[in-house]
Amino acid sequence: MLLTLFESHTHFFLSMFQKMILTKIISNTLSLHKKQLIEWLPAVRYFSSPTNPLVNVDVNDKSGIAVVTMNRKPVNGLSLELFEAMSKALDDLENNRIRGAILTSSCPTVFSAGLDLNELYQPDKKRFKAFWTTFQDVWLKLYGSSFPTAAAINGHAPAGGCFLAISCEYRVMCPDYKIGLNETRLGIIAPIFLRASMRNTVSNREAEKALTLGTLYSTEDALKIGLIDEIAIYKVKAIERCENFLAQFNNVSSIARSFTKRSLRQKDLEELENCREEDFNIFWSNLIEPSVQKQIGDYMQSLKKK
Ligand SMILES: CCCC/C=C/CC(=O)SCCNC(=O)CCNC(=O)[C@H](O)C(C)(C)COP(=O)(O)OP(=O)(O)OC[C@H]1O[C@@H](n2cnc3c(N)ncnc32)[C@H](O)[C@@H]1OP(=O)(O)O
Repeated sequence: MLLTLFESHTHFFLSMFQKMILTKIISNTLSLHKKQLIEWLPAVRYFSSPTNPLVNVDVNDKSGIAVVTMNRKPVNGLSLELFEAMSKALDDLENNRIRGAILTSSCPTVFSAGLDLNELYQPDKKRFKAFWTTFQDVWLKLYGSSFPTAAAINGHAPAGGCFLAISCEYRVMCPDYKIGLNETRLGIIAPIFLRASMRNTVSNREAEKALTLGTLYSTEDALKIGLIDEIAIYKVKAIERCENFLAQFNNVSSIARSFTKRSLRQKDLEELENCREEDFNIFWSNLIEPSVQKQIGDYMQSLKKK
């Protein structure tokens, strides 16, 4: 009866906390070892995501791994709408107990060009608040996901693009592209959640240098400092390498893995949770400085003139 209950209410049993309590109750009732109980849990429920033109989610029924593809041409500029689509996709993945997710891009030479500069230039406060809040949501969901994550970086990944990649647990990048956090070059101060992701990826020393200088690294240099984990010759191979990374978790208890990840990232997540409004206010007041607006405007012009 308990098993029937589990199977018919898979969705309900998703939250780790609920699962922990149930594990305890059922293992006590049936005198089962925790490992046996995990094997009793229902098969992963895979789903086809409702179509959103901005984010495509493709779950492999066999491996249970989702490939999440950003699809906002020409450069996956991170707009409010793209963040909303990502936020929804991350909720769907979390609710469907996938085995892992790989973030990638449909643009042939760009993973993501970072925040859409149109959101930053001469911003409307109401829209920008929604934009920033959704951005925070995406980070909290991606960085704190219960499933393992990897990024197949199939093109340039400056600023917000790099940031999405370092919020995942593993990165495979194709050669001859640039990646890094060039915010200071635009006069933008790195928000706390960006600093947390960076410090979680490279050494404190490298994080400080990279963030203050706003360096964009070649694929090869990114590998040297540990900003990425592997180089793969093209996108299909990068996805394959990410799948290999995620497949390693098949032999690890998903509960033990996700709790361990959560406990390692908890401090960073709480840091933002506790100051979301303040984080917005700091970013907003820096953004609307006339000198910063001028720098962003000039930068947009320079990109158009290319
Ligand atoms: C908490 C974390 C983050 C906090 C703050 C983050 C700040 C940011 O993310 S600000 C954005 C910073 N991004 C960049 O500095 C990258 C700018 N773009 C590029 O360097 C290049 O576009 C590229 C290397 C990504 C790609 O080069 P490629 O030659 O293939 O394409 P382009 O001809 O340069 O661009 C095509 C088209 O797209 C427009 N565009 C490029 N980047 C952006 C962007 N970030 N936002 C909006 N639009 C962008 C570019 O102007 C071109 O437009 P046109 O076709 O109209 O000329």
